[in-house]
Amino acid sequence: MSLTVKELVEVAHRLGAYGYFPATSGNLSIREPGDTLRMRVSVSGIDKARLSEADLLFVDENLMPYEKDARKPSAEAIVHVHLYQQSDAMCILHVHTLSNNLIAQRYEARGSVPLFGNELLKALGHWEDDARIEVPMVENYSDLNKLATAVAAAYNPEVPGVIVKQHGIYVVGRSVAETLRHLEAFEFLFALALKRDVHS
Ligand SMILES: CSC[C@@H](O)[C@@H](O)C(=O)COP(=O)(O)O
Ligand SMILES: [Zn+2]
Repeated sequence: MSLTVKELVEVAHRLGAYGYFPATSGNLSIREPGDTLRMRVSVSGIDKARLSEADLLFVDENLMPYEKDARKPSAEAIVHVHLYQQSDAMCILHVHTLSNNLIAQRYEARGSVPLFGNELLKALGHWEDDARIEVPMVENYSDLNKLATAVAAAYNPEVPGVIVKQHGIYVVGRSVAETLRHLEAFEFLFALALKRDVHS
């Protein structure tokens, strides 16, 4: 098993232990190095908390398998393709959590989620004093081509994630470790903001 594939499988188990993959939701991928867009993406419909290397299918940018496998890649693999085309990401993690759903609801009218006032903004690449970012949000289109286009259009290179309302978050990074760090920081900051709002 290559190092990155092993890392991605370990990350899936770790996120599963946090309860970030309820009801078989979520998906994960890594991009193969090189100019041609090829990725390893999770099989559709399985419990990602129990992901194995064999559950990461080889697909190209047209979602055609380039290694024979009868199983279907993630229904949302098209979102991964568009995000890879729009960014320098090498890994994408998608999770449905209570915090990312609740924070999307809280800031529905604003259209983005403000994050500020915490050290963990540094884990998202923001080391400036008084760092403040807006996490973009898009509608949860059932047409997955439309969803993929909206997620890629909303992506801001300064903010490594896009929230889908009533659904979850897509998080990008240039390595598996960086993407995990981004995801954990987002989820911490969402939980903090929700508690802060309740008590303020
Ligand atoms: C099982 S409900 C969640 C799905 O509709 C989808 O949003 C999801 O995240 C998982 O889809 P999948 O095809 O398994 O990658
Ligand atoms: Zn999803």
